[in-house]
Amino acid sequence: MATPPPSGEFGRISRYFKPLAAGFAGARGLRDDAAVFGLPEGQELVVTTDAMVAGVHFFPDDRPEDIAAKLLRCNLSDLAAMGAEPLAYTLATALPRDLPEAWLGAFVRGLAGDQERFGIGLAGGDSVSTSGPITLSVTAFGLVPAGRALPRWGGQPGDRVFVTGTIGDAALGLEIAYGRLDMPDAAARDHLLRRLRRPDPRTGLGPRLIGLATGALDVSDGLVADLGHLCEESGCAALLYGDAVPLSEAAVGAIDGDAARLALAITGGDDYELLFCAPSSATETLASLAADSGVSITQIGELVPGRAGTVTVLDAAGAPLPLARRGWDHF
Ligand SMILES: Nc1ncnc2c1ncn2[C@@H]1O[C@H](COP(=O)(O)OP(=O)(O)O)[C@@H](O)[C@H]1O
Ligand SMILES: Cc1ncc(C[n+]2csc(CCOP(=O)(O)OP(=O)(O)O)c2C)c(N)n1
Ligand SMILES: [Mg+2]
Ligand SMILES: [Mg+2]
Ligand SMILES: [Mg+2]
Repeated sequence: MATPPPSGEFGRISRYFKPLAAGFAGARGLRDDAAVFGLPEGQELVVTTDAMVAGVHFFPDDRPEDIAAKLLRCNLSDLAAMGAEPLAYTLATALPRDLPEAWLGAFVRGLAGDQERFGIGLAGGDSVSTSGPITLSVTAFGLVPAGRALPRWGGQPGDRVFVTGTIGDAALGLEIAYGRLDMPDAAARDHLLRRLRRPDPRTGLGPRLIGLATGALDVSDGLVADLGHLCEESGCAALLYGDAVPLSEAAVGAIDGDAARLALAITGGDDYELLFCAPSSATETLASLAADSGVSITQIGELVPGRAGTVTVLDAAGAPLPLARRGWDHF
């Protein structure tokens, strides 16, 4: 019997998506109506969804490989924020009919690279056409020891506030992409743009925060806004030391002492770093965890009693720093 050449919706699924699902048995080869998989004893399933829309989360002419990486990594960052190990993901694509086939090939290559890198497999998905912009959604599944998922609401006054990696690179990268920030230093410019397009989800660190962090989330909307979310759920307030926020060398160069750019760095979002609180007794263990993992962990503030969700940003002199906004809000 002759095999028909791959074309149309099902040809695309066979050609592009089946290879991505080959390593995950629960995907049933993308031949069934749904995926089926069991969980190891003593583990719970962590489920998160994040969607991305051209023009909102990325530029329509960004490289499809980068769009794929960002899509997966945003979701992996949420798994890390829960303390979960990546397991599998589903993918929904809404693509314009006239999108070149090569776009899909490159997008799938981006997914394949990150599947390998982060140890995650495709479990299934859906393919539809749209008359609007490219719209993509991933649901990621992760595993966490039963009852140990990191909540946003465990913080208490007296806890210290920590963040991984560096903050503000992506927001400054977005300024460059929009042509609002000129960076003559090519290496610094590339670093900021890379952090915007291919964030570094802290999948190695997240699970190791179980037993240390009392509350955790990842920074997507902006450091100040997301600290506000942590505080809201924990029923307390926070002080954020502006001059303690870890900045990359490239970000320091881009900010160049400008208060508005520093404000952008701590409110611009797209960081995909972990923000968490822990009692002071955890400080030494966190330092060795950082040394071990090669990802920095910096104390940037503390939780204090006060109206739930209030974040006061202090400058180097300890004076409150006024901010026009705390972070990204879709509406
Ligand atoms: N359309 C929706 N339907 C159901 N739950 C949603 C929806 N949008 C957001 N949520 C839930 O609201 C919470 C906050 O969402 P969000 O700010 O997007 O979290 P994150 O920044 O970690 O992705 C999450 O628990 C998320 O699952
Ligand atoms: C073209 C473009 N414009 C603006 C942004 C900035 N931006 C868009 S959405 C967003 C917040 C994070 O996205 P969201 O959908 O809120 O993710 P979640 O908080 O659910 O993880 C940011 C900072 C961008 N990344 N690309
Ligand atoms: Mg979300
Ligand atoms: Mg999150
Ligand atoms: Mg958001």
